[in-house]
Formats: sequence, structure tokens, C-alpha cells
Amino acid sequence: MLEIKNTKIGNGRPKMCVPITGKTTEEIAEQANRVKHSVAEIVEWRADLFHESEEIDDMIDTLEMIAGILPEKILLYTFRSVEEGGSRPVSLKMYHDLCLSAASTQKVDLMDIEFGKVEYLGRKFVQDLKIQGTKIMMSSHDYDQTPEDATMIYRVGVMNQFGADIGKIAAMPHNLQDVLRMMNLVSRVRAFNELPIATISMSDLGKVSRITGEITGSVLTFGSLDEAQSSAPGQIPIDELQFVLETLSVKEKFSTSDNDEREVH
Ligand SMILES: O=C1C[C@@](O)(C(=O)O)C[C@@H](O)[C@@H]1O
Repeated sequence: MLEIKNTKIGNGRPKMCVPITGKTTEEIAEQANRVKHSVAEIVEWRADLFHESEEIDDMIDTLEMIAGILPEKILLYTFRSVEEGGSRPVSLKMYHDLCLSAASTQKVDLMDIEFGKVEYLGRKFVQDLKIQGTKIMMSSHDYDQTPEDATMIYRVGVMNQFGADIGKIAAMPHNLQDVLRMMNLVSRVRAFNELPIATISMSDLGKVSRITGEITGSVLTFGSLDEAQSSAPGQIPIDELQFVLETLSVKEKFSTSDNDEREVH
């Protein structure tokens, strides 16, 4: 379990994260002010969607502005690469420098680092980020398929070895089995390690995976500020998401299988 700003991630209902998707400083400030009054515990700044400037200094000013508006929320910084569904192409060097500059503000509570980048940038990169006080969410995204279970389990193992504090696996389903496999992934991974994990099956078909974290063990779920601001297919608006999570909340201990019992709350 991970505790940030008095929020326990990995305990009870999955924690809700709302992305800020604005292209300009003005749009970002407007969204941040709305997030302030939202039920989300975590706010994600999708820095790759900021198109006003490509200068690192301007990006850092924007990050600090968001942190200033939302001191109570857990701030997740994400620069999503084009290869994994993001909007702005960057070199590996630029990705490295952006992440380190963002971490050095010491305003970032959680940083999304793509598994595919860490394989190149190495363990030292992760350690340099963590020294600045940020926790690391290592992520992997497949926008055209859901990989084999063994591949996803392997990726979580590598994330764990690289020093992730949370792992996140998001993939596109082609059928019901893909959604069910994703929902069962945390239970399967538990045979190998205890890393807190968020699993997301994207699109309309996968929506159900975004509301079942309390029983599947997925620790975090993304909900949009409103339908127009969604950052990935299948996200549910945050107020509806909270309502459904509350409705599905399990108040008693339950078993994930015959020989395993999960503590709730
Ligand atoms: O990685 C994720 C998860 C996500 O892709 C989703 O499917 O909700 C949304 C992204 O903003 C975030 O960075």
C-alpha cells in the first residue's frame, strides 16, 4: 500500500484520478479550478496535451500553476509519448529531461513513467526521480490489442524490479475475454509480486474494468472531468464514477479464490 497526502492507495475502493487535458494555460487553469471541487483524490496533468509552448520552462511554470491551484490533491505528472497514445512526439533525451525537470520542482507526488522508456533510460533514471520525492507509476499502454497474460505479468515484474511504486497496464480489448483477462490480472500477478497495480481495459466494452477495482484489486481508476475532457476511450465522468464505485462497494471480507481472502477497508 502507498500513502500520499493522507490517501491510502491500495486500500478499499480504487482512488479516482481526473486528467487535465487543456491545450493552453487558460484551459488548464480553468480545468484545474473545476478539479478543485471534484471528488477525485488524484489529478493527472497530461503534459503532452499542452500545445502552447514546447519550452521546458513554460511547462514547469504550468505545472507549478496547477500545483498552486490544487495543493490538496495528489498531483500525477504524465508526458504520454505518441507510441503509447500521447499527442506530442519527443526524443528519449527530451522525455528524460522533462521528467527530471518536473520532479525537481518537488511538486509532483506521482510521476507516470512509461515502461518502454525505462527499459532504455535505466534504473538510475528512476532513482534520480525518486530522490526528488516523487513516487513512480510505471505504465504500459496497448491501443490496438490486449497482450497475452504472460506478457502483462512479465511487464509488471519488470516494473517492480525497476523500482515502481505502482504499476499500470492499459490495453484495448477486442472481445469480452480480453476485458475479463484484464480484470483478473491483479489476482494473477499476486503470485509473483505485491506491487499495487491499476488495470484498465479501454473503450466502451472495457468500461466495466474502470468500476470494479475494489473487487479485482485495481488500485486506481481514471474518470473524466466531463465527456468532452476525456483522455482515453471509455472514461466515465468523475461524478458518475464515484456514484458507481460507492454503489459497488463491498463492506465485508471476500475471497478472490478458495485459498485467498482479501481484506477490505
Ligand atoms: O494512462 C492513463 C490511463 C488512461 O489511458 C485511461 O485509459 O484512462 C488515461 C491517461 O490519461 C492516463 O495517463
